[in-house]
Amino acid sequence: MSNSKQAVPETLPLLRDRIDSIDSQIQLLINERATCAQKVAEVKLAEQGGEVVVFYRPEREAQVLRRVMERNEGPLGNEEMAKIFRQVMSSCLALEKPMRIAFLGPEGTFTQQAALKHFGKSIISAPMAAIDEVFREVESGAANYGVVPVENSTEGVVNHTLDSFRDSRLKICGEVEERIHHHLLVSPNISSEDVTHIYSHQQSLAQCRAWLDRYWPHAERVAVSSNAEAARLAADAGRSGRAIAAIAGEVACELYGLSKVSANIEDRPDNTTRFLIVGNQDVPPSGKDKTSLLISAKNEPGALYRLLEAFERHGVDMTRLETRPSLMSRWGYIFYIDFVGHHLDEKCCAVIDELRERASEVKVLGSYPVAVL
Ligand SMILES: O=C(O)C(=O)C[C@]1(C(=O)O)C=C[C@@H](O)C=C1
Repeated sequence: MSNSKQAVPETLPLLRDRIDSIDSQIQLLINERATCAQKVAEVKLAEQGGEVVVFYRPEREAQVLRRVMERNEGPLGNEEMAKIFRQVMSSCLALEKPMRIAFLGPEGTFTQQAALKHFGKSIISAPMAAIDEVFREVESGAANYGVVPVENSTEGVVNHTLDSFRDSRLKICGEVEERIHHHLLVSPNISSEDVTHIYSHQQSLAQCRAWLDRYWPHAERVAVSSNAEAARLAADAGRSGRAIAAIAGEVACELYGLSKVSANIEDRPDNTTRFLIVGNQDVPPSGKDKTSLLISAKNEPGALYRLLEAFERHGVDMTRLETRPSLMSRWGYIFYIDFVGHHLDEKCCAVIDELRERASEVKVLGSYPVAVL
């Protein structure tokens, strides 16, 4: 019996031919998209009307990425697919205008990792030595945006970042969350069995304490200024044949050409840091936003209660409340409040108006899209 319609066997050469053909179509489409982005830049320039042209649009990027995830049917996962589009948009934005991004350095820190996650890889990196330098770099216009850590799920709030908002006119334009994974790294020419010293930032050594006690009880732990510095020292040591390991993240591993001895060695696998993107623009609503406020409260009984009551009455969901000394008066306080919604949303507007009547100062630090990736 003859079969009139024979299935074409899925051989390796045939499958690769099909991949080649799909790749050339994807490439054409990506360039078509890039040409569109170039035209968008021309329109933005033509419409500037004497204002500084804003090429980076966080609300639009969040909408694009959310849509990618919503329509994704697999087999690639939603996050994986969004990461690909994240990079495509990063390349398109760089074509419109290369973005210089200041972040808490040195090269290879988790803050740099967060910057790359948020903006993609097509950025000009500007590592800064301290959080206030990141703010200054953006305020002076030397960098377009800045990235700073604001809170960690195990270590709590980053006071330096909150305090920097007191005297800054910068706005929060975005947030990014990063699961902090630590790896044990050595230079590729070093055998892990020879390791005698393990370098890292004090906090990272603490976050991996139980793992180190269990697997490396005899190695000496050495605290250095940052994880990235630990990775640099391990790479340096490797060149002269000394067996020093570092605990650091993925970016530092790649940057210093180290090999992973063990991955994800943190004691708490949910260890997460939240970072903020600071810039000079007010971000329009994206449909799923958060707002951060700085409030100086009058020093009188029930002051905090009256502030919080407004959120409850208008049904606005507060997600964070931090208190810092105001420095203006002894025992005066500044409250940092995050809530769900955009400051232009009706009920958020109503809350902010009431807060203004009840507090001595209310500063909207920014409304920005809820982190997508
Ligand atoms: O829509 C825009 O305003 C664009 O510039 C295009 C685009 C994109 O590639 O999709 C690029 C950069 C912006 O940050 C947002 C989106």
